[in-house]
Formats: sequence, structure tokens, C-alpha cells
Amino acid sequence: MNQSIKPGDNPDLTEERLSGTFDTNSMAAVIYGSDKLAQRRREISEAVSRIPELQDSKPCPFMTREEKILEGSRKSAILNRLLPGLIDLDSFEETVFIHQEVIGIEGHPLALHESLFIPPIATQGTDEQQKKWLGRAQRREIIGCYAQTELGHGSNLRALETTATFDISSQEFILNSPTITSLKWWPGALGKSANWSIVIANLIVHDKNHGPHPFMVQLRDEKSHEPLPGITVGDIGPKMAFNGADNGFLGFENYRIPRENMLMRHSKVTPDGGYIRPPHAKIGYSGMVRVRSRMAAEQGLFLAHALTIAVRYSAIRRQGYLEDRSREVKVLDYQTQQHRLFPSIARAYAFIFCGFETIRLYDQLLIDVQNGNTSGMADLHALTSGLKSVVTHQTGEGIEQARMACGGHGYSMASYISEIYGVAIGGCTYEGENMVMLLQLARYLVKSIEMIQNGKSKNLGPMVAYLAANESEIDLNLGPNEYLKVFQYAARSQAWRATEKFQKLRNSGMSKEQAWNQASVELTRASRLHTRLYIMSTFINHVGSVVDQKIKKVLIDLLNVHITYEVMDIGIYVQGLLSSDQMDLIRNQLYVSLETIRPNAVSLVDSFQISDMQLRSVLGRRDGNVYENLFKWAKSCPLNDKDVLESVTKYLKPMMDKSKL
Ligand SMILES: CCCCCCCC/C=C\CCCCCCCCCCCCCCCC(=O)SCCNC(=O)CCNC(=O)[C@H](O)C(C)(C)COP(=O)(O)OP(=O)(O)OC[C@H]1O[C@@H](n2cnc3c(N)ncnc32)[C@H](O)[C@@H]1OP(=O)(O)O
Ligand SMILES: Cc1cc2nc3c(=O)[nH]c(=O)nc-3n(C[C@H](O)[C@H](O)[C@H](O)COP(=O)(O)OP(=O)(O)OC[C@H]3O[C@@H](n4cnc5c(N)ncnc54)[C@H](O)[C@@H]3O)c2cc1C
Repeated sequence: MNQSIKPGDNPDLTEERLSGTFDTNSMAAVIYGSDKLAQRRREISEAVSRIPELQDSKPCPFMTREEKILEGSRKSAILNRLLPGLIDLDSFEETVFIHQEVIGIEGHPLALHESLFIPPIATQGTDEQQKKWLGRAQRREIIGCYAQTELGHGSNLRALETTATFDISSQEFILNSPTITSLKWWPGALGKSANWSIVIANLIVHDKNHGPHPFMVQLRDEKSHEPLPGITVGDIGPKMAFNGADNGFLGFENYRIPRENMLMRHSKVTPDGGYIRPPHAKIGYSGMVRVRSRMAAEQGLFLAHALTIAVRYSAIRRQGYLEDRSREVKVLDYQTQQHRLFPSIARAYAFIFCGFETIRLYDQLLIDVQNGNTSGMADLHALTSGLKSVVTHQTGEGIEQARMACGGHGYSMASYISEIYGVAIGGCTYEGENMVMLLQLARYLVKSIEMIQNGKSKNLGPMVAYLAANESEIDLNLGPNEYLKVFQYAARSQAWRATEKFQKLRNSGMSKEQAWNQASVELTRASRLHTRLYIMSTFINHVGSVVDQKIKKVLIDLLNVHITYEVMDIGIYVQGLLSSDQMDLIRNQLYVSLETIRPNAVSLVDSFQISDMQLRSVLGRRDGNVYENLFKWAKSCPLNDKDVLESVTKYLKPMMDKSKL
């Protein structure tokens, strides 16, 4: 049963909901990993919808940037007061969810406090440091951000220029931004809101540079909120989207902080200037791995927002005819519309399933690292580097297709899809530019192939074991596991092709760096295929573990859309394996699976259970009553407050009057 049906809804949507074959609450439990979490999301939505002061003061598209920041701060402060009665304060998921529900996706002054400021203190701070700052941060007595990227460098962390020089005599670090390019640039909440920051700076002790390390730095006076002497700080200006957040710049001039402000759980500077190395050289990068490990689920949900809008709208939008000339069809009945939207629904599910898996893997790694075992770091770094890159790119593509699937109204801010797109594709850049991160995974793939070449296949981890197999024929009787083999073939042959290209260039006498650069397009292709294989295999495993048979049946249908679409999409890489007859068969299976999923399309997006408050879309409203509300929305546009604008009286009218003479 579709739980979204209510009286007064658009009958076209009700009809769709009645045709669904499964219970949307049960599907939500599968999507969010547990009945309890799905249930909590519904309860929180319901509770906040009843609190007038948490509602939008006006639609976001009609707000200026200053109003967005004010509104985000207003709601953050109210939430901070009300949270104890609304959520389990120990649950990160509930905390993130309620902020998203109430404030939305455009960002707000506390958006990074929870995800980028608190975690480094909790995982890289010593027990004393945690005691000193964690409680204050959790109670929001201080607001924090994460300042790493600089004006001149973001991707290449080893070229960061900010310095933290240890002064033994005063037992302080002296922070400096020696050049214009060393200004910190981009950190969310830094511009106007945060009064503390984790700052990544080169640690210099006895003139030796030990590379980037994290420091806890106070930026603004806790009473006046004025920048402290030695600090230059401000907002970097409007962005493509995410304008409810105040991304900022920051410079230091001989700014002193106590020795105890370097986060010292792993690396340490002793009072006499001794440096103690961390157990793994890249442990300071683990905050980034944490965020990347959450990005697949987060991005899957961005895609889910856009699809909820586009699929619901496509079910009420009637345009053109099929056989019956007496009534126009729902645009959702066109095969092209289904081909545009349904594979993205499948991807959104796949990304969310993968995302919960990588969050679990990160949590496990965290426990291992705290116990001194860093052996899993390279694997998870490689996996999350590839995953964030593929998922952000495909999410962007899927959201843009969703916008186009809504025709002209998709282009209006009333659809809200452009904002979702703008926020989501930021993910292609933040937490590591996608090409850069694909090349990180490629290093791992090349190393794995070198192990095979050196007769050490047995040492390969489970995620790359397929690189050593030798599949050259596929049974035509295609089920999910055969599709997986097809994908393995594609990923394996591309990984070998790219590695051999790199090796050939090396053997021709080229430097390692040049050879890498000349092979890099092929290497990034290998990384994408490897990652898409991982996404597919996680999806297959996840569906296999579902117990509820009605849910399982529809997930198998969705999986069929996914595997057929993905294999068609990488056709060029499987030409050596599949005949044109086999490709035709797969193409036809895709068309059949689009038809099979059609009656459940609306129920599949309803199962994401994204409330109207969170969706902020006139087109995607749960009740499907779009046209009257589009008219209402347009009338409420501030431009319509007056019939005759100053633009007319001051310029157009005099121009027209003059022309008449
Ligand atoms: C009451 C209030 C409550 C508030 C609660 C609010 C909560 C609300 C939250 C959300 C609300 C909802 C909001 C709506 C949603 C909005 C979403 C939008 C959010 C926007 C968020 C934006 C955040 C962005 C943050 C950032 O971007 S931070 C900056 C990130 N920067 C990067 O990622 C830089 C990328 N570069 C690198 O990582 C490195 O430079 C490099 C590329 C890895 C290379 O490093 P390096 O040069 O040092 O190494 P190499 O020489 O290349 O490699 C050497 C070997 O090291 C290995 N390696 C590298 N990294 C790692 C690692 N991490 N782990 C393990 N190993 C690693 C590498 O593989 C090499 O190995 P080898 O064996 O091959 O040698
Ligand atoms: C919305 C948003 C929020 C952000 N929030 C924060 C924050 O809170 N804190 C923070 O510290 N930072 C933040 N950032 C900054 C972000 O992390 C960086 O912008 C990102 O890491 C990319 O670095 P860059 O800007 O230096 O890109 P560049 O590296 O300059 O990228 C430019 C081009 O160069 C290419 N390139 C660079 N290096 C290589 C290479 N080795 N091989 C091949 N190609 C290469 C890239 O692929 C890209 O095409 C944020 C950014 C955005 C957009």
C-alpha cells in the first residue's frame, strides 16, 4: 500500500499510488536501513510541520542571500533550543535529517559544524582536547568550520602554504599566511558565522616542515564576534548555489595559539620541540575520508529529491496522445520519459545502499584506527575516492535529466530542481575534485595489477580480486550475476589497458609522472568502471538480503532496469565479449524492465518519504495539485507586488513616449 494517498489529491497521482504493488513504509525501511530510522524520519517531519516558527518565512527562491543566511541562523537557533524534545541528540543521522528537513539543502551557518568541525576534534583530538572543546561544540557554545583549501591550492595538499611554526620559548604556534595564494578560501560558515575553526597548516618545528596538520584556532571574539587581532576573515561572495552558507576567506599574520591547540591524538609536538609521527602518514586526511564515505548516500538523496519531483509531475502532466485520442496521456507513459527517469531511480537506490555500506565501513575503520590498526586505510581511501567521483557525476546527470523531463516548468525555480542541481554538483568539486580522486583510485588499481604481474594475486583484496580472473565468454541466459561478469570484464580489460599503457610509456624511457599524465584519461576510465562495478555488486547483494517478498520483487525489477541500462551504457567496453545479438537482447530486456517498473514508479519515489517542507517544490508536491499552486507561487513573486515597476516609469515609459514623437 502506498502510504501517501490522501483525500483531495490529484486523481492522477492517486491512480498511480493505487497501482503500486508494495507498502511504501516497508520500502522506506529498506532504503534507510531500518524500520526505526525510517519511522523516526516520519515522526520528526510530522513534529516539525506542527511548529509554526520552523516554517519558511517565504519561498527560498524569493529570498536574497542575506535573507537566506538570516533564515538559516534563525532556524538553527530555534532548533538548538527545541532539539532535545525532537530528536535523539546522540544520533548524527537524526541531527542531519532535522536540519535538512527544516532548513533545506541551500546550506546554513551550522551546516559544516556537525560534519567537518566536530569529527576531527572527536577523532584526532586527545582526551584532554576533547574534554576542552567537544562539549562546547556539541552544545553550540562555539560554532566551527574546517579551513583547509587555499586560494592557490585545494587539490594538492602538499602545496598548502599556511604555516604553523612552533616557538619553543613561548610554547606557542605562530600562524602565518605568507602570500595572497595562502589565504584560506572556501570553508563553509567561515565567512560570517564561525568563531572557531579547524585549520590545516604546515607544521614547522626547528625549521623542518612536517606537512599539513590540524590545529584548533579561535577566529573571533566570543563576546563581540569581531575577528581577533592577526586574523583577516570574510565571505567569498555568491556561488552557483548553496547560498545559505557563508563560505569564507581567512588570513593569519603572526597569530599565536597555544601548543595544546594542535590536534595531537596521532601526531605530536612535545614541549621541547620533538615531533612524534602518526601511525600512518595520511591519518590527518581521515576527516576527508569520513565526509567522502557519506557522500554516496547524501548524493543519492539529492537525486531522490529531483526524481520525486520529476516522477510525480510526470504523472499529472498530460501532453499528446497515444492510442486514445479522447484524452491526452500522462507524459510518464512515454518510453523516452521512462528511459530518462527510471534508470536514475535505480541509481538513486543503488547510491543510497552503497552509501550506507561505506558509512559502515568508515565506522569500522575508525574503531580499527583507534585501536592502532591502520591497515584498512588505503582500501577505504581508494573506494571512497572512486565512489564520490562517480556518484556525484551521475547524480548531476540524473538531476539535469529530471529537470528536462519537467519541460518548461522544470526550468522555473518553482520546480526547485536547479537549486538541487547546483548544490549536488558542488560535490564533483568539494572533498577532492573528481578527476583527482579518480586518479587516486587508479593508483590502487595499477598497484593491484602489478601484484598480479608479480605472481601475488593471492594478496589481492576482495574488491579487486576480479582483476586476476579470465572471463571471455558469457552465457546468453542473463541474470544479475552474468551482468556482473560482463561488468567485471569491462572493468578488468580497461584497468589492464590503462596499466599497460602507463607501463609501456615508462618502458619507453618516460618519467613516471609524464607516463602517468599521458595515461591518465585511460586510468580515470578504469576507475569509473571499477566503481560502477562496485555499485552494481552492492546493489545485487543488497536486494539479495531483503526478506519482505513484495519489496524484493519490486527491487529485483528495479535492479533489472539498473543492470541492463548500465551494460548498454558501457557497450563500447564489452564489444570483445558480447555479440551484437546479445547486445540487442540486453537492449530489449531494458525496454521490458522499463514497462515492468512503470506501475510502481510513483510509489518508488514516494518511498524516499521526502516531505513537502523539505522538497520545497511546487511541481513535486505530494498532493499533485500543481497548476493552482504554480499560479499562487507566481503571484506571490515580489515582482508582482506592484503592477507598474520603477523600471517602467523610469526607463521604458520615457523611451516609448519619446519614440512616439
Ligand atoms: C544545532 C546545530 C546542528 C548542526 C547540524 C548540522 C548538520 C547538518 C548537515 C547537513 C545539513 C544538510 C545540508 C544540506 C546538505 C548540503 C550538502 C552540501 C554540503 C557541502 C559540504 C562541503 C564540504 C566540503 C569540505 C571540503 O571540501 S574540505 C577540503 C577537501 N579537500 C580535498 O579533498 C583535497 C583533495 N586532495 C587530497 O585529498 C590529497 O591532496 C590527495 C589527492 C589524496 C593527494 O595527497 P598527497 O599528495 O599527500 O598524496 P599522494 O602522493 O598523491 O599519495 C600518497 C599515498 O597516500 C595515499 N593516500 C592519500 N590519501 C589517503 C588517505 N586519505 N588514506 C589513506 N591513504 C591515502 C595514496 O593512495 C598514496 O598511496 P600510494 O600507495 O599509491 O603511494
Ligand atoms: C561548495 C563548496 C564547499 C567547499 N567547502 C570547503 C570547506 O568547507 N573547507 C575547505 O577547506 N574547502 C572547501 N571547499 C574547497 C574544495 O575542497 C576544493 O575546491 C576542491 O578540493 C578542489 O580543489 P581546487 O579548487 O584547488 O581545484 P583545482 O585542483 O584547481 O582544479 C582545477 C582543475 O585542475 C584539475 N587538476 C588538479 N590537479 C590535478 C591532477 N593532479 N591531475 C589531474 N588534474 C588535476 C582538476 O581536475 C580540475 O579540472 C569547498 C568547495 C566547494 C565548491
